[in-house]
Amino acid sequence: MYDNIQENCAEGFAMQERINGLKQLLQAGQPGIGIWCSLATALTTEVVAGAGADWILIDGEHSPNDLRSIVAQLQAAGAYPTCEPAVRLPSDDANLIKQMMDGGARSLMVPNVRTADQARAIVAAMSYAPQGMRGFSVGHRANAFGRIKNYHATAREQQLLAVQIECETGVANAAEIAAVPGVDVLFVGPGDLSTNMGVMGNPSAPHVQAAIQSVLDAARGQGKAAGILAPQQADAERYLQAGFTMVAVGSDLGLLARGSDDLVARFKAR
Ligand SMILES: O=C(O)C(=O)C[C@H](O)[C@@H](O)CO
Repeated sequence: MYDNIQENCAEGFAMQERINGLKQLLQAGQPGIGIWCSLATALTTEVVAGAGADWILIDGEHSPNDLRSIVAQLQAAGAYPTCEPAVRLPSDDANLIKQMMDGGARSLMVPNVRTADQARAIVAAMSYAPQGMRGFSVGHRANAFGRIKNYHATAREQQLLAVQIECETGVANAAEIAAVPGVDVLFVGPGDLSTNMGVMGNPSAPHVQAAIQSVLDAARGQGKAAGILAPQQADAERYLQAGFTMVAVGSDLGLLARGSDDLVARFKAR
């Protein structure tokens, strides 16, 4: 017993990486209900992470976020370990992927993925050699500053990659993209997809709905999950019923903006 204590003291306190509950849900075909976080502050993200959702999305594409603000939100969300904080990167840049992952982001969303080769490059950027080319650092927030002893060997197990399908090329290649090892979710970006299909911001258009269905079919055909952002309850329920499982059902921005609009309107004519 004394030797163990001595050994542990010598090695420092050893930890295990937390299980990615969202990845478990999606791999079991179960829905994961999420909330989009666009307000780019640790406080608002902490408020949302405490709501009981299965995941949140910290948006690095359309929100005034940078590496530091995203790490601060990851720290804030850490108070609620049953809520997985996914981070959307602004692009598929391998260096950004490295920085975000070292900062503790292990569930990533990458916008506008169009080909299987692009998806393979993203998976490689998330993976250490020999599977990939993620730069090695001995200690960072991702491995609890060196306290998760086996992190580098097991990191891939808890990683989740959601690639966004947001244009007709991505839709056409969706099955090939879904087949790429390491891709876990085909995530539809309804705003960009409808815009790129000629009906800006209108994913309800029949030809866009057909494209969304084909992405769902492609994902499920490869045994992968499909996801979407659906801030209208009726849409979210319909997509969940259809088989989407990674579904964002609202956003901090929408809740605050519409909620404050409605509150003022109850007391003041606009
Ligand atoms: O294309 C989309 O829609 C998305 O990817 C989601 C938006 O970018 C999100 O910021 C809500 O507008």
